[in-house]
Formats: sequence, structure tokens, C-alpha cells
Amino acid sequence: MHMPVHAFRDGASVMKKHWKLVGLGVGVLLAAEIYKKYNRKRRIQQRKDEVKKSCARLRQQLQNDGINEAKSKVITDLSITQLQSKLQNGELKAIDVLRAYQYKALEVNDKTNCIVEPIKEAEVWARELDNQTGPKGPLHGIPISIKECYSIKGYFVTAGMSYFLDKVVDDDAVLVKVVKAAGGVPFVRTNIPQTMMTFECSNPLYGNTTNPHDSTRSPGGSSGGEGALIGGGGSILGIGGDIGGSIRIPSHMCGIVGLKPTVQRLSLNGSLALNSGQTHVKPSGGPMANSVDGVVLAMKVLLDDTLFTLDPFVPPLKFNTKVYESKKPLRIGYYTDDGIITPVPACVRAVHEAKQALEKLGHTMVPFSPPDVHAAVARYTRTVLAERGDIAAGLLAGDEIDPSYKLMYHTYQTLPNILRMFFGLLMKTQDRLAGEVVSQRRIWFMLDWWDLHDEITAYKSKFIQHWRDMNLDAVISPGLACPALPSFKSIRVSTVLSYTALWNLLNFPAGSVPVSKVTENDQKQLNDTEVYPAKKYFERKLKEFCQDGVGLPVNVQCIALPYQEEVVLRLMKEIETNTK
Ligand SMILES: CCCCCCCC/C=C\CCCCCCCCCCCCCC(=O)NCCO
Repeated sequence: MHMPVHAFRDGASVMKKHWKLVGLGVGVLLAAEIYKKYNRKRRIQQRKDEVKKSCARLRQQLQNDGINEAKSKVITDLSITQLQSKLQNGELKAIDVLRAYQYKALEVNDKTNCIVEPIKEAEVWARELDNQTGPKGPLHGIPISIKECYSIKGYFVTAGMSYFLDKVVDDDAVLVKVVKAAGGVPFVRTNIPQTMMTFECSNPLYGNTTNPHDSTRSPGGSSGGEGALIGGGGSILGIGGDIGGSIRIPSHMCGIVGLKPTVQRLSLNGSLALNSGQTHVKPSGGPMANSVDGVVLAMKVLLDDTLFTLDPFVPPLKFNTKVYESKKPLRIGYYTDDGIITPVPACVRAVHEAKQALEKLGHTMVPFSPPDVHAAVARYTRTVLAERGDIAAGLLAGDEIDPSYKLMYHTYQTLPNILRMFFGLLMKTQDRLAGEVVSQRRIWFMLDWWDLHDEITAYKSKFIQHWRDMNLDAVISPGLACPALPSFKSIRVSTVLSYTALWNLLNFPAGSVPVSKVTENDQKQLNDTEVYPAKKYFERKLKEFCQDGVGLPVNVQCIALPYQEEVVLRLMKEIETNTK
């Protein structure tokens, strides 16, 4: 078709105008993006400065009040039972206990960077308790540390992401309210890893937390700040959260006690969850402490009418003291290897020591093999990574990706599918599960999601049948396949998660209790190929990361059927009392 020349000229000028508009649009978008990034960086810096100032203020306050190492130690050396009784009978004041723990917490923080910030209102709360007349609550004056993801009115809840620095939260989480109603004094907020979906403890806002027993190692995560703080002696009781091991892994790596209850035995209302729409495997909130007594006290106090009223979806099951204190001999399964990754010798030895101790107490110990752990863990990762980290990635836009999260982020977010499949195939030659996890598909369709639910339900039934066939009351297992790992290395041995994540998939309560410390002989055995052949790639990596680990804590895990936290705690107490 013929077009007159002027038509071309007009067309060209219109195009030119359009290009100008497009250019302008792109420029505005780019400028907005640059501004957003700049603004986020500025906010992060501002946050870092606020935190530094708030620690400096507290330090000054403690100095003004004449608190020193010796004064603090007199109080922080008390067991939770002694502390509770001295606070109840008025021998100790809440403010003095708070000051002692603030001092110690800052000291541990200097070594490990475990605190996000002190809670400034703690002093007011402690003084109010000291002035209070009438009956005292069971946690009266006991300082409690709180994982960063739990809301505390007036504070930022971020999971290590600057996206959440826009506004502070306007109410306390349910567990924080229950703690306060019982007279507890929330006094510090503790660090977490970026997104909370790793078992490290590092993020660009608050930095990396290190292990109190070895500063080159991680405390584990995601409740790693709690692990490091309690493990270092800077808190006696804290609250964590767990969807794959986040209470139990730091407990194991820092040598403290932690309980992951059945989902919803305690409330998680008011705690940050990035993927709360993921319904198949849910997180649990639970206590972490320096003793089983601490965890038991927390469970007794939390499982109360205040909790049942604040969150009516929590089944009104009070702590069953009869079950906890029962002396009836139990039939307990034990295993040291789940077939996914062989634990290092120290972790195997800990299970044997716990088994012997329980046997001496009259329990019957029987070898147990959890059925089909491979399929279970593959389903677990398909579930928790169903959207392959899209939600976190959306919130992270503009933030630096933390080294602890990088490999997972890039595997699922930036690697083109074809390369990921190739990487997965390559991985499969080394480790079948890891290869499957790397190449697993995003769940797009509702029917796939429902099928996955049915598969998990079927697995639960099969597992419970196996448990019943063996007539078990409980099971003990390694706390994890390795003690504390060097910082930022956990993703390279992430199959170790099979020891903890299995119980999240099944929704069984599981607790972690210290049994021993890595010895020279454990290390010798680790390097003896007859004892630890390290045939799999991840086992070779474990062996590498576990060198020079003498003295690191080693826990075991205790597990029971859903809603039988009291059985778990009973075993933990018996192990704590009869090992080491
Ligand atoms: C479990 C087997 C994993 C094998 C992965 C092989 C490693 C290949 C490298 C990169 C791919 C990354 C795959 C990462 C898999 C781990 C996924 C689950 C992480 C869940 C951690 C949960 C921590 C937690 O409990 N958070 C509490 C939140 O409230």
C-alpha cells in the first residue's frame, strides 16, 4: 500500500514522542527503584544505629547502678528453681534480677552478637512487680528472652528484612502476653536468620550471631540468638519457634534445652510467619532454657487459662503433672542413623549414653527405624518450599541477600530451571535426596497441593501404625547429625535436617537435651574410615566441618506422640539427671 511521505514524517514524530514517553517512564521507574534501594540501606543503617545506642544506654545505666560481673554472677548462677523461690519469698527483687541478667546478656552479646536489642520497658515492668501487692505470678520477676519474630508492642518485627522496618507492631504476641501476665519480664529480643528459613543466624540488619562455645561456629537457627544467649548464660529462659528444627538445632548446637511442642499446643498468634498460608506443616512456638526445669516451668505457666482465652484455638490442655512425674517404666525406641546422613561419632555416642541411662532407670529400650525417612523429608521440603521462596523473595527485593540464605535463594530464585534441573541431576549422583530437593517443582496446582496433603496424612498413619506395632511410648534420636557447624556452612550439609524436620512433618512433640561434649576420642573416630566411612558427599562435608570440634555440646532428641509433651519432658529430665 502506498503511503505519502508526510505520513511517514508524522509517524516518525509520533514514534519519537512515544519513545520519549517510554524513556521517561523507564527513567522514573529506575529512579524509584534506586531511591527504594537507597532508602532501604538508609533505614538499615538507621536501625543499626538505634540498636547500638540502645545497648550503649543500657550499659551506661548498669554502670550507674554499680552492676558488675560479681554482682551479676551471684544471681545468674542460680538455678531457675532457686531464682523462682527467692523471687517468690521476696529475698530477691525483680529489678535486681533484671539488672544481673541485662549485664550478663550484654556480655554474651559482645562475644556472640545474639541480641537484636534490649527491651527498654523491662525496667518499668520489673519495678511494677516489686511494688505490687497481692499474690505473685509463677514467673514473678524472671527475665525472659524473646526471639525477634514475636511481636512486642512498639518494636520492629522483621525476620531480618528491611521491608518490615516501615512500622513498629502495635500489640504483643499471645505468648508474650501470657509471660507478662504470669509475672515474667521480657528483657531482650534475640537474633534470627534472614527469612528464618535456614538453620543459621545471620541477616543484614542485625549481623551474624556466633556460637558461645566457639566463635567461628554458628549457634544454629533459626532461634539462634536464643541458643547463643542462653548457652552463654545471658538468659535463663526464652521463647523460640520451630518449623524444621529452629528450636532444637540451636539447643543442640549451644548445649541448652529446647522443646518443640505439637503445633498449636502453644499459640503462635502475633509471631511473624512469612508463609502462613502453608497449611500442611505448621510452625510451633516453644520454650528454650538452660535446664529441663526451666522448660517445664514455662510449659506449666503457659498452658493456662490466660493462653486458652487469648487464643481459643489452643486446645485447653493444661500441663499434665501426673504424666511428667510418673515413674512407670516406658518402652522407648532409639535410633542413631535415619539412612539419610550418618551422624558423626559424638552424636551417635550421645544416643548410646542416653539409652544406657534410661535402661538403668528401668525403661525398655528397643531399636527403632523410622520408616521411609527419604520420602518423608522429600515431602517436607516440597511443602515448606512449595512456592520455592517466592514470598520471601518478594519481601527481600532491594535487600542484600545474606550469605546464610544465598545458596537457597539463588537455587530457587535466580537459577534458570534448566540449569537447576542439571544441578539437581548432578547432585543426585552424590546424594539422591539433595538432588531431588534441588530439582523439585514449584507447586502450581491446587490438586497437587491437596495430593501432597494426602501423601503426608498417609505417611503419618503409616508411621503411627509402625509406632503402635512396636508398642512404643517414646523415641530417642540424635539431636542432629553433627555438633555446631562453622558459620554459613549449614546449607552445604542440609540433609542433617532430616533428624529434626521429620518430627515437624509428623507433628510430634520433640525436645532436645544436652548429654555430652565432643571428646578427643570422638574426633579420632570421626577420622577413622572404619568407624565413619563418609561415603556420601554430605558426610564428607560433615567430616570436614566437624574437625577441631572438641568441647562442643551434643544433645539427644526425645519424641512422643502428639500432645504428649509431658512424656518428652519426663525423658529429657531423666536424661539430664542421669548423663554427663
Ligand atoms: C532437607 C534436605 C535438604 C537437601 C538440600 C541439598 C542442598 C542443596 C543446596 C541448595 C538448595 C537448598 C535447599 C534447602 C533445603 C532446606 C529447606 C528447609 C529449610 C527449613 C528450615 C526451617 C528452619 C525453621 O525451623 N524455622 C522456623 C520458622 O518459624
